[in-house]
Amino acid sequence: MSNPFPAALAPAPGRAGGLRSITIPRGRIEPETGLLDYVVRNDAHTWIRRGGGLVAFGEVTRFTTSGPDRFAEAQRWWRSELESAEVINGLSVPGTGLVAFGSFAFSKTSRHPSRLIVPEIIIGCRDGQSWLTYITDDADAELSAEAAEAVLAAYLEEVDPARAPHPEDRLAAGVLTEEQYLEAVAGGVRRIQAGELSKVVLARDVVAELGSPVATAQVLRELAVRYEDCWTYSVDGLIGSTPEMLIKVEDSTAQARVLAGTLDRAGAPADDPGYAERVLAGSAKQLHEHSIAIDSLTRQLEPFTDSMTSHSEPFVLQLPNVWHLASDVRARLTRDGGGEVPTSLALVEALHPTAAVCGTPTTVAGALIRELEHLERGPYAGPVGWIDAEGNGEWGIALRGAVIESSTRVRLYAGCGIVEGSQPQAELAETWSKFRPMIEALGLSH
Ligand SMILES: C=C(O[C@H]1C=CC=C(C(=O)O)[C@@H]1O)C(=O)O
Repeated sequence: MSNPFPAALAPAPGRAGGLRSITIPRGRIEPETGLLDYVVRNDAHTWIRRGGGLVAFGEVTRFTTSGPDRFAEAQRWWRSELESAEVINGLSVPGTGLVAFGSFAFSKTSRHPSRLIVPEIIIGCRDGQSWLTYITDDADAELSAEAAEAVLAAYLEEVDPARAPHPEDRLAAGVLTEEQYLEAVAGGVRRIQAGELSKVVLARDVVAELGSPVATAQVLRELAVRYEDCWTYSVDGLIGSTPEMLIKVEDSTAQARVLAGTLDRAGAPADDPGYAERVLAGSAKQLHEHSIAIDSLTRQLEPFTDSMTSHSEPFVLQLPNVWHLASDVRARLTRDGGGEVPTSLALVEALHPTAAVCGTPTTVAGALIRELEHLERGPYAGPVGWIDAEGNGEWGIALRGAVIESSTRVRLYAGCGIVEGSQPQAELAETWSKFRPMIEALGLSH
């Protein structure tokens, strides 16, 4: 694919030289451990699934922004960085060459900074084949395999220790108490019954107060091993393992995984193989909740595509903590007059927020979330992922995750889709099932 960012823009302010990068192939990585051997520093940026993906260290430059134009502004910045970049990359694989990791606030009214970060070194792996990308803005730096390996070796010299549970570790209430969350859900159901909207997603937080500093790398390794069907992310203090792919772009193909409809696996009968299928896929309430989410995604994606396929019925996705109703969507992206397809970030802008994390209609649901939730979602339920110079990228929805607020304070988030038939107690219980991956990876219990 040629450069999808053709417009010439001025170099990014405050930077003397442009970005320079070299990508070198590095042979096979063991599928069992994959990239996890590199997740040894708490400051790693990660995007990992089934041993493949990207692990990165350091930071060459970043862009921060907020507000309704945060996606467009981030795209403009990325484009301007690419305009002045020098890139040595013999591999035509998505995720090679220049890459920025990103995390965006859920809300256009949030003051939480959305960000794109260009790391200094990236180890990438796809189908067992790995590569190394070294990025610098030093005009005099040597771009060679030796230089890249030396930079990586320097990062790997300093690894962060694992952590044992501490007697003072505890889970504290977040902004809303459980009782207040029950009231919020009941309020949401009433508004749906009154005909104002058909679905709203209401979230809450809990806070992990730790007796010793959080071991982020250890948490990420545990999430990645346990939740191998999810995408384990870490971007600037936002960590988690999401089962939901907002949009993945590879050349002219886009893919999404839409989830809505949840069944807790804790307490499910072990000797009943048809249980999830019957209780989840057989529930009119869950199917209704799911159909709203899949409709919103396909409606927003459709204008960018020549063709689109998805399952006619959702399938049951089994994760260690829950079952979900899931639909995979695959689309061929439409080329514009110049032969370019939209970048992954352009699609993120068009798709976010989906009904899986906001509701339907979007504006009514967004206003009701602000009214009932009393929570600054920050990056929770916002897009998290990466983009490369071709516009390829993977952007998950930042679910089943947490924000590291300090070395001993981690805020966890979870939400539930509320529809007409929702029961507040059941939704509260569902939030606990969604907190569980992070609670366990942090070494806590509930
Ligand atoms: C909002 C969350 O999950 C969404 C994604 C999958 C299933 C959902 C549900 O069944 O309610 C939610 O829509 C969350 O994990 O915080």
